[in-house]
Amino acid sequence: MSKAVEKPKKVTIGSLQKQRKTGSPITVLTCYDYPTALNIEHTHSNGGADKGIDIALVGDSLAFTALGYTSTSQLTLEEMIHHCKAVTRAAHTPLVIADIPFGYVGVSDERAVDAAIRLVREGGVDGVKIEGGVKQASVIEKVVDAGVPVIAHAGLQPQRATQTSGFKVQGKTKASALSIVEDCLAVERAGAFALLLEAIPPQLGSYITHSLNTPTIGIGAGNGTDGQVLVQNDMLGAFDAFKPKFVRVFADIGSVANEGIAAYARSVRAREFPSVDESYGIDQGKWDEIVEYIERHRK
Ligand SMILES: Nc1nc(=O)c2c([nH]1)NC[C@@H]1CN(c3ccc(C(=O)N[C@@H](CCC(=O)O)C(=O)O)cc3)CN21
Ligand SMILES: CC(C)C(=O)C(=O)O
Ligand SMILES: [Mg+2]
Repeated sequence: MSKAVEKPKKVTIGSLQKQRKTGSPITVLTCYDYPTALNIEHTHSNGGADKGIDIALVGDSLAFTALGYTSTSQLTLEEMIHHCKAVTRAAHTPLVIADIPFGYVGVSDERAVDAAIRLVREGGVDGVKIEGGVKQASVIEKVVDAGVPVIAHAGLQPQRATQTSGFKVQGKTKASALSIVEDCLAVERAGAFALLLEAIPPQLGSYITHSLNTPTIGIGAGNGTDGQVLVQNDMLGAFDAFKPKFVRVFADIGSVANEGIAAYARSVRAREFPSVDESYGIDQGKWDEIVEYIERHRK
C-alpha cells in the first residue's frame, strides 16, 4: 500500500511555545508575494510545525525589497494588505504575521486596532507585529483584546530610525540596555505571544530570553534567542541597496537571475533564440498552400 502524503500541520502559537520549552529553534523568514510565500510553503513538503519555516513575516521591509521605496514610512496600509493577500494564497502551513505599517500605532488605539483587524480580515494573516515597548504596551493590549495575536518588536525599531539617527545597534549602554529590558517585560505583560529583538548585543538577547516566558526571535541579536529571522531577499542575495552586518547570504539568486537575463538578451541578439523546437512548426508543403491562398485572397 502506498503511504498517503500527509498534509503538513499548521504552525500555531501553542506549537511555538512548545518549541521554546523543548529548545527547538523557531525559524522565521520574511515574504512579500506569492512566489516568496511558495518558497516558504515548500519548506513544509516533508513535515509541518517544527520542520520548515515556522513564521512567514510580511515585513514592512517590503517597502525596500519589493517596492523600491527609500523608507518604510512610505508604505501604506492598503499596499501592505495587497501583499498579505498574495502571501496568504500560498503560505498555508506557517503562521503568517504582518507588520502594522508606520502611522497606525501611537496615534490612537482605535487606529491601530482597526489596522490590525483589516490585516487579518482582508489580508488573511494570523496576527500582526508592532514595534514598541513600554509606551506601546497599552495599544498592544488593545489589539490582543480585539482578538489579534501580536508579536512585539523591540531593540532597533526601523519605523523610528529617524528618531534614533539611523539603523544603529541598540542596547550598548547601561541606560539603553535597561530600557530595552523594560520594553520587553512590558510587552510580555501586555499579552504579546512572541517578541522580536533587533540589532542588540548577543548577551542582551540571551539575558532577555532568560528573563521572559515568551518566545524571542532575533535579528542581529546573537545566537541565544529562541528563534531567528532574516529578510528573504537579503539571505537569497536578491537585495543589495544595503547589507546589515547580521545578513548571511545562503544562496545567491540575485547573480543567478542577472546571469540568466543577460544570457537571454545575448541569445535574442544572436538570433539563436528561439530554436526550431521552441517554435510552432507546420510542414513546408502545408505552408506553401497557405501562402498561395493568402496571396490569392488578400486585398
Ligand atoms: N532588506 C532589508 N533588510 C533588513 O534587515 C531590514 C530592512 N530591509 N528594512 C527594515 C529593517 C532595517 N534594517 C536595517 C538596515 C540597515 C542596518 C545597517 O546597515 N546597520 C549597520 C550598523 C549601523 C550602526 O550600528 O552604526 C550594520 O553594519 O549592520 C541594520 C538594520 C533591518 N531591516
Ligand atoms: C526585519 C524584520 C524583523 C522586519 O520587521 C521586517 O522585515 O520589516
Ligand atoms: Mg518591519
